[in-house]
Amino acid sequence: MPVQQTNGRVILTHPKGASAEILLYGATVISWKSGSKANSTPVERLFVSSKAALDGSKPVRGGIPVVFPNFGAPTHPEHAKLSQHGFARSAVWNFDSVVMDNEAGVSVRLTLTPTPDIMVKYLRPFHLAYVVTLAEHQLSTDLHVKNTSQTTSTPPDALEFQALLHTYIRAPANDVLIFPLQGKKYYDKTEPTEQARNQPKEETRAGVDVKAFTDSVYEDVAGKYEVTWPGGSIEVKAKNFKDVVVWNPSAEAGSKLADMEDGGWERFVCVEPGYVRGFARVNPGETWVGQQVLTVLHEERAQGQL
Ligand SMILES: O=P(O)(O)OC[C@H]1O[C@H](O)[C@H](O)[C@@H](O)[C@@H]1O
Repeated sequence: MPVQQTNGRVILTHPKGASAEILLYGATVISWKSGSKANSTPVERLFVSSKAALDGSKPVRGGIPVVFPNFGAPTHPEHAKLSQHGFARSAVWNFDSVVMDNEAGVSVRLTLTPTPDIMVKYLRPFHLAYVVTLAEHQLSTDLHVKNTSQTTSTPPDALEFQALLHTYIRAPANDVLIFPLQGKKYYDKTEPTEQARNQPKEETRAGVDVKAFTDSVYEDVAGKYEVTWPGGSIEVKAKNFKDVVVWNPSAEAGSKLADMEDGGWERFVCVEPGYVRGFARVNPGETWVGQQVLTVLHEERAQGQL
């Protein structure tokens, strides 16, 4: 069975051996196993902390949490009652349909509309759809944000939001380099003061490493990144996600996260395509789509090395 639904999870299996697992809670992809061109044995490509809660009690520390409608602490008045990174990662989504089921890909669609819990904190009408597609060496995740407002006003009753896919790529953090961010403007969230955090910096490194505590928001970037380390490489392609966040808490911040396993920060880098500087706007009846495509590029580390 290429698509199975059990215990609040959806499991996708590709005929060539790849698989993916999605929690309905947060529509969080918690596993993506894929081989590479050189080695067909499926290997886990995402990091999930062994201390992560997978029971719906809190957002998952790992995988691909969906961030919507605010990134970080809310800054938009309509988001004022929401917590860090919004409600999409902690709401239970609906399994909508199997979109595709063939050699090219196995694909499912999950949806989220306002629930009573969400409506206590957020009054905007919306319809989210999340399409997860598994191909032989690739995982695509598309977030569709529809403004379902019926209001016909001038100016239009636009839905303003931020969205981001918080992808935890399993990789040896001390050896990782991310390209091509050189020359790009970024905001450094590790700076101690608000003023310094809002002061743009320019990336000078040809390949960005995460050896030290890193929390950088790159603005208006290329949309195609390569995360490489000796023996492995994953391409992250993004559409309509104009920004990208690179995050690794290192021991400095990682040891303070209750759901982070010991030394977990050495086993991943978060490369997070998003629309997080300013707000995306979508008019009533219209839909905005943000897409991430992860592709295994090169032969991987030996299994069990991480
Ligand atoms: O702990 P969480 O709410 O999951 O957030 C984890 C991290 O997400 C993003 O990468 C932010 O840029 C970080 O500032 C934040 O620490």
